[in-house]
Amino acid sequence: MRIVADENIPLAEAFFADHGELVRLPGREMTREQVRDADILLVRSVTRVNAELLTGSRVRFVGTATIGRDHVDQDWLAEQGIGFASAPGCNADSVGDYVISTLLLFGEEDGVALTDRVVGVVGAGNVGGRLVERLRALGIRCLICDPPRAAQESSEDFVSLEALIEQADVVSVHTPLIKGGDHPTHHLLSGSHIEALRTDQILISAGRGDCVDGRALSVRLERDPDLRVVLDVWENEPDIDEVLYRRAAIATPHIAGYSLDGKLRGTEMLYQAMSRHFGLPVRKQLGQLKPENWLRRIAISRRAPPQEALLLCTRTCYDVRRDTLLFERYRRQYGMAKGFDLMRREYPTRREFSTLRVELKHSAGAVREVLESAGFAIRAPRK
Ligand SMILES: NC(=O)C1=CN([C@@H]2O[C@H](COP(=O)(O)OP(=O)(O)OC[C@H]3O[C@@H](n4cnc5c(N)ncnc54)[C@H](O)[C@@H]3O)[C@@H](O)[C@H]2O)C=CC1
Ligand SMILES: O=C(O)C(=O)[C@H](O)COP(=O)(O)O
Repeated sequence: MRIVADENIPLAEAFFADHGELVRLPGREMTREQVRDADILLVRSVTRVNAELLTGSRVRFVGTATIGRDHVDQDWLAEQGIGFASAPGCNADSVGDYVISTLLLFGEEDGVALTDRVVGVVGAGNVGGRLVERLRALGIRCLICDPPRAAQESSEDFVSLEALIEQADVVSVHTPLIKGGDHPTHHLLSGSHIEALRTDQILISAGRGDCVDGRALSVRLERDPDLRVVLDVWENEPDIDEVLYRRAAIATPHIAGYSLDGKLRGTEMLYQAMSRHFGLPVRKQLGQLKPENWLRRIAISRRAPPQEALLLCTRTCYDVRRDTLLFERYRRQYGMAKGFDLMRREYPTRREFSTLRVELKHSAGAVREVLESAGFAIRAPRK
């Protein structure tokens, strides 16, 4: 078989090369000619997979190593009898790490404890739902806006988007891009929602850029530069609006989910789905192939105040400021569109919180509770 894979899918050779010739290509420029002779196509979010790309090709299976599927015309694939798989949840916790790092950063800047801010999560699926679990475990009050879930679960846990904006201190958007149906998300955060934000609120957007009206946001920020927005996803990536970029408090090039762990999980999920599709045995497992952790463990004293311990472990694993500074360096050196994609391609190795083993000399206590809630792995003596 011939397998065409995006160059940013790690370990694709290790998982797939046994099944045929593997060709690596830059995803954003993949052409019809390049994929015509492929049997399997493995992409990321930057490749539009549709009739235009695949008509007349040999492709029988398409996999996207991402959670998002808005770049794939799934109806067309189904009509053509082409198998399809995505990687649900693969990097959900990495996005959570990004948000927690951001909350800690603003907490430190403002001298506000994490638990003193109410966090509103818009879209509570794998990413938002898991984030809410971690934040609640940390003692943070969370509000959830997720109308599709609210319709099914008849729980009082859900609020409207308007109520969430009114009551939350942080509005964190994690919806997929959905253009039709009962709950479309294109410009879900519309001009009027953006106007309703208070200056002391924080807006985080890490779902898809088109879920937030970028033009309205830029206009609001011009008038109200103290409003803090954290943008990981943008309209028109990679050639994003430079004015909005400058007005954002934190700007990153769609890397919230870019931990090595999240990416590798995505590759493994595609390998499993491809094996199922072609009736092949699943011989490989990520555990056998995963690269070593550079930073394996950290020891925390029992006297460390829990919030200090949390800050220390979070910074050790991931600091969102690094990515905002790095993005600015890439932008200056290469220009916006090229810098955006180059930083993603050369992204430094980042590991999920769960890979850092925190050694405690005591089995219980507030430090343990806080670190476990945030998602770190704890090693402590048995009680
Ligand atoms: N910035 C990044 O690096 C990453 C971004 N993503 C994006 O995050 C999105 C969400 O990921 P998951 O949570 O894993 O997806 P999911 O499919 O598990 O959950 C999506 C949730 O959004 C809800 N939803 C749908 N329409 C809504 C609406 N109109 N208002 C509020 N909620 C609505 C759904 O009911 C569902 O609970 C992905 O589709 C992807 O676009 C995912 C991973 C990394
Ligand atoms: O999983 C998703 O959905 C994402 O947004 C990815 O983390 C983004 O990665 P790329 O596919 O854009 O490399």
